[in-house]
Amino acid sequence: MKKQLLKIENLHVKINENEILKGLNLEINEGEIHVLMGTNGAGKSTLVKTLSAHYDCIVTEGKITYKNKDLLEMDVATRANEGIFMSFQTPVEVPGVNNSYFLKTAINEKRAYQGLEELDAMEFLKLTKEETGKFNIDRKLLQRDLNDGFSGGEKKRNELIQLLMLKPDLIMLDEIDSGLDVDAIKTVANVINSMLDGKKSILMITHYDRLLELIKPDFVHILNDGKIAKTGDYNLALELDEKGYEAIGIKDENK
Ligand SMILES: Nc1ncnc2c1ncn2[C@@H]1O[C@H](COP(=O)(O)OP(=O)(O)OP(=O)(O)O)[C@@H](O)[C@H]1O
Repeated sequence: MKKQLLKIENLHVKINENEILKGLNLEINEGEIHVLMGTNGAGKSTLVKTLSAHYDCIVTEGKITYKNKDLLEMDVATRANEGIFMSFQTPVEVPGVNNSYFLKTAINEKRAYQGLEELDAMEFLKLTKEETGKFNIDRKLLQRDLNDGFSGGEKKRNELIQLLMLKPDLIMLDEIDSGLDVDAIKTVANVINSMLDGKKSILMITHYDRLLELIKPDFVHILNDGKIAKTGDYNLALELDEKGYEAIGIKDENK
């Protein structure tokens, strides 16, 4: 039997006094790939931001269980140390903070949490070479400041480096495929597929089926009116791509 990683029950979330999530339920088992689709503004990012403890998102009702613990009791650092990773739609630029230093610190914080020894500079370098080398990802980004002046695609590649190095258990990707060239989409798919070890789970937001063709999701969910309105498999994404939201019974709230 599959082991549960995340269970969201009756989740209500407000941003700036507006209720965005209105009783959402979702369960993710270890090793599963879940895709979240939905019209613009439906609340997809709000869900993953809530799971990452983003300060904008205020939980007013509901329960979230992660690794059999109450996720809402965990602060942002604990969530990261417990293996929750989020790749943002638009990663923030942090001038003055060296990318390599940032990543090494994040890895060592997680290692300390797990009772492991810190990686020194040489070990960190060796690990970076190994991990990025598998996918031909340019390491020069590590020498620059975090996302500072990175192109859209470079920001996404940097998220992949973080993913490979941090090896999280719950990988949340918010439109990691948007704005990427075809080769970069393949790299994203290869990295995602390489992370799948039967235990790590993925919750990814996308508007297109291009990446889904390469990663074969287990479930595709459509978020509408603050809840999961429909769940299917990869074929649901194909149907959506072909027919649009209204034809599959989902009201576009932007219209
Ligand atoms: N900081 C904020 N202040 C005010 N409203 C916000 C804020 N963040 C999000 N919202 C609103 O919450 C709603 C849900 O936004 P969210 O980003 O979760 O949608 P989404 O489904 O990810 O959309 P998209 O597909 O366009 O990325 C939108 O109406 C948005 O305007």
